[in-house]
Amino acid sequence: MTEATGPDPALTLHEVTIAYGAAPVVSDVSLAVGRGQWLAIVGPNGAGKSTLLKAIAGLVEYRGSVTLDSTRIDRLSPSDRARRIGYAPQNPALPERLTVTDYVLLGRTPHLGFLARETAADLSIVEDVLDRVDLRGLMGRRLGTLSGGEAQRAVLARVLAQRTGLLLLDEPTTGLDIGHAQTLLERLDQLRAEDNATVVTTLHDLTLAAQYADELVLVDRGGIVAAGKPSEVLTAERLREHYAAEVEVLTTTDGRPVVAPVRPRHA
Ligand SMILES: Nc1ncnc2c1ncn2[C@@H]1O[C@H](COP(=O)(O)OP(=O)(O)OP(=O)(O)O)[C@@H](O)[C@H]1O
Repeated sequence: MTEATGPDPALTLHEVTIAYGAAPVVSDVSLAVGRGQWLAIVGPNGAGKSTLLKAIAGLVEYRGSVTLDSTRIDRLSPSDRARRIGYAPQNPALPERLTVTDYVLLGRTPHLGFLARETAADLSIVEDVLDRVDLRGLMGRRLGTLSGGEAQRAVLARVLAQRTGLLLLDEPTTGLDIGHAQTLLERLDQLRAEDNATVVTTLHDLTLAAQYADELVLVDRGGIVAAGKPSEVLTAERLREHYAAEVEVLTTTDGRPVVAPVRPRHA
């Protein structure tokens, strides 16, 4: 079990087990994330990372408990859950004919009042997040005409517009070039700090994960095999064992690990 880094765990998973069929794909996972902290779930393909995020989002059934600010999430009404938890799936199906603005406005739906009409304040939040993800210039475009990276940023914008205290982002940088990936994570980090939001992402790019996350959990075959500070979790030996990858783990001047793949030596 990873200990919460802050004094106040916002999110706690206790012995969470998830099965789609007979065999569990996630077994007995326990972890805690402090309020305002950033946790990255890493691990090889099929390890159970997305499944874990879906359980926290309340989208798949599980055994065990998931608690947000002392409330079990399975006791939250769907509207309360949407006001408190933002979730961006890895490959969401997008309504092609919707404009970027109308799509991002959907993020405000859980906050709309009785008449369900968005206000100037909602529109202002949407414009702010579109600026943050660098999509202001495309606000009138239909989703079906966006590039893969632009669509990915629109998905993130919708979740950010929800302004929830917990953000669950499944591979938010997939399909983004290195500059857009970095900008997006920077802006996410700014929002996290401004709102004191708790962030849980899955991330395949271990170097980026190490630069932004306070803590990493490494998941393999449905269980946590290592947890802690990025420099503690990311060792060449562990990555060989769990990813079957040959890497060198270097260190930046500020002490964060950089995972560099190297070609295996053949005898
Ligand atoms: N709806 C489903 N029905 C049956 N099996 C599923 C379903 N969704 C996922 N699985 C299986 O559960 C396991 C974990 O999948 P999951 O998507 O959580 O992995 P992941 O760690 O996110 O992988 P990746 O890095 O490839 O995205 C995999 O073996 C996958 O095939």
